[in-house]
Amino acid sequence: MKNILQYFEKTCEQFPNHIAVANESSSVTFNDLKTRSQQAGTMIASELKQDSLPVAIYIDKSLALVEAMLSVLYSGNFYVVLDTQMPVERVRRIFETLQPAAILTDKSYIDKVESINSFKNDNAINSTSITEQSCENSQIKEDKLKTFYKTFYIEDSISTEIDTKLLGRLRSQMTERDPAYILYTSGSTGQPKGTVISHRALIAYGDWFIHAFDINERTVFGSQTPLYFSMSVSDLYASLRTGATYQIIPKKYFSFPMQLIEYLNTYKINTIYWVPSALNIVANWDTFAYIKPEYLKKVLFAGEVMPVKQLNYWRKALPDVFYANLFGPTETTDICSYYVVNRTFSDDETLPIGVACSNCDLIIADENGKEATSGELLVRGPFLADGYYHNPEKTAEVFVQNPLNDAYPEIVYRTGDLVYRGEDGLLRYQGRKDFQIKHMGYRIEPGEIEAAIGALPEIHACVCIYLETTDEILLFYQGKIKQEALSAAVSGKLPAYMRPNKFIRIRQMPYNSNGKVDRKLLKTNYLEENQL
Ligand SMILES: Nc1ncnc2c1ncn2[C@@H]1O[C@H](COP(=O)(O)OP(=O)(O)OP(=O)(O)O)[C@@H](O)[C@H]1O
Repeated sequence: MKNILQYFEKTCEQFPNHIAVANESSSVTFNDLKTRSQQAGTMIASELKQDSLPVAIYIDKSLALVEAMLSVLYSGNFYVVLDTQMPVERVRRIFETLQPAAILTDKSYIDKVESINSFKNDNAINSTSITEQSCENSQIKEDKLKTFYKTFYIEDSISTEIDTKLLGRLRSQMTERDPAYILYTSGSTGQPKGTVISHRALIAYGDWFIHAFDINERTVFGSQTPLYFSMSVSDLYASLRTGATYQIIPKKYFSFPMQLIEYLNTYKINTIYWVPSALNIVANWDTFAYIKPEYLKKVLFAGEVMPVKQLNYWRKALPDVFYANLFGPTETTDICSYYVVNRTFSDDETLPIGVACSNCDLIIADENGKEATSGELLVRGPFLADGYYHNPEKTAEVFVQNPLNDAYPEIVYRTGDLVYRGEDGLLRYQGRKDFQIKHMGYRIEPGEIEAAIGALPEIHACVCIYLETTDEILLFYQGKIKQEALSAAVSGKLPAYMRPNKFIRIRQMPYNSNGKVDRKLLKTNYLEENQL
């Protein structure tokens, strides 16, 4: 099969009445999801003159968002899900390179879409920008918007008749190399970059994920990650391909762990794939002393380091559950290596990131591009992205010829992540190349400092940040220990050159929109507060 819709339709044939996607208030069966997506797909395709173009989706995580994503694929185009909370300025920067053929949204975002649209015509229309006009009537607003980025409202498709002939023709033109979607990552430099994922990559990746974790029609996912984050691809598409249910967990529950576990029980959730920060909240509140998830069988996590202390809490409370640490960047669709936790680790050990996913080759290269047991991780295989959209320079920097093979052309992705292969053959993550610290003449990985300090019983979470300007190591931490006591405790655990220069106690770690600890924000806030 050459496109992801074929897999989805096969599921619809097998499990037409199974719940495909659900949230607290509603649910949709596979059959209805297909019908609705085809209706919206017809609406889009009959108005766009050309296909295989990017369509930006501006809808909150919901049943309608899944329907919108599929509808763009049905229309022969590829989608870009945007964070609706993203500042308009950032959307502007994304649209500069994306040049979407249309925006697909819902009517609650008419005003926001209007302000996004206003900048498109900043130069073209000088005096009559639509934001300056008073549009009392939303119908007038909608009509005016059509003169800017073409704007579709998902609700409008409800009465659309499916044009089977049109959709069939678009499907027959699709190839597996066509993009399915573009995913914008934050970009460590702050400049968003749009990772292009083809149908082929999405299919190859899903083949591995579904098989590795035995996902089937009895699986009920409790989904945490936003749909503009690469991790969401795993549980969403695994559901759409197998007949599993994709149960959306409202974001608010991740601040109330007891209610979160209650939610898992109410919807009989048996599989979760979350960022470690979300699992840590449950552990740090000692939630399992009060309530336990009754149906949970699989706990998968990725996106950042999972501290072993918190993992041990989960394993002790729920010893029969299957745990796996998944590792990878957006550029490999989601994951390129994984480790099934099959033994006990002590609190100050680091969890391996394991072995390569099937179909995928992992190479470790040293600074001279020679194969090594420790160095930068390079990835090769069919899950690789097709580079960054309209950004050939950035693409050429990291999608490079395999340095270990100059015999024939072969692209590898340079992850920028540092790893080493232990004697047990398993990979271990050492941190990002760009986070590495050079301090007092030593090369230090902040992750090592975090692992040592995070293992102390009083620490709930900690993040180590380096300030180049003052050559200082800062340790932000959340926990029941005063700075002086922590500083004394650390002296016995770390050599002098690795000891943080400052300990900064905070009430709550900040999280980014994906739910990971927000390191960038910690650093910028500190610099601002201290006027550095
Ligand atoms: N299991 C894991 N353990 C440790 N780190 C992980 C794990 N999984 C992912 N990571 C880290 O997350 C990175 C991938 O993150 P992602 O592709 O979501 O982009 P980001 O880092 O959030 O944003 P950006 O690349 O734009 O700065 C990996 O390169 C790695 O550094």
